[in-house]
This record gives sequence, structure tokens and C-alpha cells, in this order.
Amino acid sequence: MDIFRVLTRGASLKKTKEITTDYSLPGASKQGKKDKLKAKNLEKQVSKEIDFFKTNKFQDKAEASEDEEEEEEEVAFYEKKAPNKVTTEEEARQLRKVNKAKITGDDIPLPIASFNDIKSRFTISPELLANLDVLGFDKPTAIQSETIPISLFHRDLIACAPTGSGKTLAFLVPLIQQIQDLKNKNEDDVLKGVILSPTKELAKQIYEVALKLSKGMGLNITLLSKSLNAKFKNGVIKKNKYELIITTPLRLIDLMTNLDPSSKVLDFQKLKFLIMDEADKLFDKTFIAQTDEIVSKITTNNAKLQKLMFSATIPSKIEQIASSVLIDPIRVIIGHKEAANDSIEQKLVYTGNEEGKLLAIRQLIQESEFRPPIIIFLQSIARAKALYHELLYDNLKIEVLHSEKTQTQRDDIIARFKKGDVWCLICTDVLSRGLDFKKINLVLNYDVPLTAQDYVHRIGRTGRGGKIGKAITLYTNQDTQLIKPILNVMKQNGVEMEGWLQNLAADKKGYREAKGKRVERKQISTVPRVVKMKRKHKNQMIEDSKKRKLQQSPNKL
Ligand SMILES: Nc1ncnc2c1ncn2[C@@H]1O[C@H](COP(=O)(O)OP(=O)(O)OP(=O)(O)O)[C@@H](O)[C@H]1O
Repeated sequence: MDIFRVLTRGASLKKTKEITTDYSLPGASKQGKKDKLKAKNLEKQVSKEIDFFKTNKFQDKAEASEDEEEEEEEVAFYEKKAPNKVTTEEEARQLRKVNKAKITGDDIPLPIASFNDIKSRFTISPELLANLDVLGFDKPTAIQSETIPISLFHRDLIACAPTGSGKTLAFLVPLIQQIQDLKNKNEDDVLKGVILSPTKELAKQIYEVALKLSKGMGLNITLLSKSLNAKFKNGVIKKNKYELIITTPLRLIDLMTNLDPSSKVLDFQKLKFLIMDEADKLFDKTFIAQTDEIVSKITTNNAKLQKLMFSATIPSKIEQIASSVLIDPIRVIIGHKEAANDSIEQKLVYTGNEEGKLLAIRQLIQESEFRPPIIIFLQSIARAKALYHELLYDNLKIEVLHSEKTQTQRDDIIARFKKGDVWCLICTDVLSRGLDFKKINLVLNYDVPLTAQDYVHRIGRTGRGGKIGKAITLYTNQDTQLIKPILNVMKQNGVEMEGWLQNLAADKKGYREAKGKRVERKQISTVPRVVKMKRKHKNQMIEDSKKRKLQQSPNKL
């Protein structure tokens, strides 16, 4: 688990393209680093003091990178001091330094350094602690350290932490505990919590984790489905038994608007917790109308409702809109707000044009870089299908997943991918957020994603839970504008890049117009190779037969 903590703290990335595989906590070398840091600080201080004419301010770039290095060293130094238990502000400061956690708001509670730490400050169910133990979670991740106490104090929250850093448990642990506390006090048939997720797949995943985490606690948790909605609407369910509902926004709106208002079978005004996972998605243009409808229905006459928002990316504009829903919130940021998880090696591959992408992919297949399991992202359903047909006969055990597939087909493909029966999953952005596949070796962006956020989430399907991962993005001449935000994400992660790419990243011209717009791309050839081979063979036979006829009677020409 230490490996996981080190990686989620982002302390493993050296400032090169390569990700270090040395996860051991700096031990013997720590004293050396500390001395080096001291010496550097002294040197810096002296040079500042003798810099009477302030000429050094022009060296700020070099100094900035030096500062970054120093910050890392400082983190390593603090790591030694990371407390096992947090009881004072100073210990909280040390833990936050190690965790790269920035917390703002009023009356911020102390973080926890271990799951046992909760026991000394809150009443916590022994079953919940036992379940955490059985599932192998012995220490909270950076985000969990902060959000578990905040949530247990029933405070509104907006939290941003890298992909794969444990945000699901960061909201489920305190939620399950509080629901049980209420259940012990209250009547049983009151709905207490709703978790919103932008996709059905993610909702299902959260549901499965919630079941495991609450095992033996007697809670009734459900995933809204068409058939369950129908039972509520038709009065088949007369008395609600669910304490927690996990759903997509549309499914919840369908239920809320079609329930007989007199039945009171589900009273949303008594709801105590509203969790918004992938909150920035829920507040972007695709979902804002639905989210707004839900929030206004649920929050009316419900001052006690606690609202919690989580994501790996929260752009400032979206944060402004989202925060307007929260009351006296605490804001938690782990690492850089717009960066990818440090455990992912990021690479850009220039292919010139669209045809070059197919060549690049086939070249990758020849090389060791194409190690399954792999996820390939494309910008549209049509293109995902086309690539699927193109690669169908390359012996890759591929599948294609997009929103035109039925839910049963989608579930089946995901189950087969998880089992290892599918090696290479071709998909659209429907799978880019939240899904926790174990040990994805490679994420391949066949088409450049439209925003920095899409990029961070897509590549975040690899390098999760402390494992290292790799992401390759193919780009053509058409993508010069679209790769700018990606270059900036890579910069945030300390990936070294050539000078011209650095200049391109800094040049904001043209990006604004291109932002969010899909590039019109040349079609991927959709003719399967077998058909192509047959056609080639047929054409060859016709040519041969013509030649033979010509040889037999040359005068005919
Ligand atoms: N405390 C912990 N110790 C070890 N592993 C953990 C811990 N918490 C979560 N994990 C594991 O980390 C992995 C990623 O967790 P999770 O899916 O919650 O990430 P996330 O931050 O929600 O990512 P995303 O932003 O992509 O949705 C999961 O496999 C989970 O089991």
C-alpha cells in the first residue's frame, strides 16, 4: 500500500519523460537530500543578499524549476515526518505537505492519517472498518484523508484529485457511515442519499463498490434501472426500502417527474446527502440542464442537505457554477488541478495524416508497446466502428463499445474486457470517466481529445491505484490547435518536450476557436482486410486471365 500512497502523492515522477520505477521511500539518501536542501537554501539566500541590483529576477525560469526540485526534496523530507496520527494543526500541516493537499474554507477539520484514526474522533461501524480491511485498504489515500472527516462533519465539499486516486472511497466511506447512523435513529423507509454519475457504467461500478463496503451492515442500496423506475411509478413498490440510490441524472429525473406526488413513497425533501461524481461533467453543457433540475427539486425546503462534488478536473468556470449550489463549502485540491496522474507516462506520436495513424497503430502492434489490455479512444461512434472493422482481422481480440450498443451488450463487453477475453477495447468518450479497470497497460488516443479535461480522464484509465501506465496520443497536421492543451497537461506533469512543442503549448492563438470543435477527419477505411484481400485476389485473377487471352490471340487488341 505504501507504493500506492507514494504514487498518489505524485512523488514518483522524475522530471524526465520516464517514470521512475523506484518506489522505495527515500531512506538512506534522505539525510543527504536534507543537507543538500539546506546548502541550496543557504546558497540561494546568500546570492539574494548580495544581489544588490536585483539582476537575478531575470533568471526566474531556471529558478522556478529549481524551486520545483526543492519542493520535491522538501516533500521527501516531510515524508520522513509524515505523522501516523493527526491530533494537532502542525501534524495536519505535515501530512498535507506530503499529500500535496491544498484545503480552503472555514473551520477545516483535521485530516486522518489512518483508517483507525477515524475511530478516535468519530463513531465508526466495526463492520465498515472490517470491510475496508478485507478489501485491502489499510491506509487512506491523500483525498480520503481529507474528505472523510469533512464529510463526517456534514460539510459541503468540492474536491479535485487525480484519476485513480481513490475518490470513490473518499465519498462512500463517510456516506455509508452516516446513512447507518441515521438508520439507527430513524424510521427505515426514508431515502437518505443519492449519488449522481454521468454514465450508467460508472453508476454501476459505484454501486458494486458500495455493496462491498457496506457488507453486513444491513443497508439497502440500489442502482436505478428502467424496471425499478417502473415499479415505483406503477405503485408496485408502496413503501420505499432504499436508503441510498445510485443513478444517472436522466434516470432520476424520469423517476422524479413520473412519481405520483401524493404517494410520498420517495420523499426527496428528506434527502440528507447528494453526491455528484465527475461533478465538472455534470455541470458542463451536456448535463447542466438535468443537474440543475435535480438540484433545484432536491434542495428546495431542504436546508440540511449535504452536497459533495468530486472530480479529477474542475475547470474554474465550471467550479464557479458548481460552487453556487454549495453552502459554506470546503475546497480540497490534491496535486495540480489540471494535471494527469503522475504515474502515467505520456507520449505524443506525430503521424502526418489520417492514413499515418493506421500505419502507426500497426507499427505499435509489431513493437512491445502494444501490450494488452489496451483502450483506444476515438472522437465518434462512426470512427470507433470503422477502426473496429479495420482491426478486426489483426488477431487482437478487439471489441467496440459506444452508446448505440444496448445496455446488455455494453455490460457484456465490459465484463469480457475485465475477464481478459477482450484485449483491446475501442470506444468513444462514453468510457473516458471514472471506470476502474485493473492494470490497463496502454491508453491510445487514436483521435486527439477535444479538451484538456477529456485528455486527463481518458488517459486516467491507466496508471490507477498505484500502478504505472502509459498513454500515447496520435496527432496529425490537422491537430496543431487541439494538442496545445495536452501539451500543457504534459508540462504540468513535468514531461520533457522539444523546444518547438514548448513554444506551441505557450501559443494560445487559434486554440480558443478550435476548443471543443471536432476536427473533420478523413474516413478510416471500413473495408475489412479479408474483403480487401479477396478483392485483390479477384482483380489479380481477372488481370491474369486477360493476359492469357492476349497471349493466345494478340490480334484482338
Ligand atoms: N486507500 C486505498 N488503498 C489502496 N487502494 C485504494 C484505496 N482507495 C482506493 N483504492 C483503489 O484505487 C483504485 C482507484 O480508485 P477510484 O476508482 O476510486 O479512483 P478515482 O479517484 O475515483 O478515479 P477517477 O477520477 O478516474 O474516477 C481502485 O482500484 C481502488 O480500489
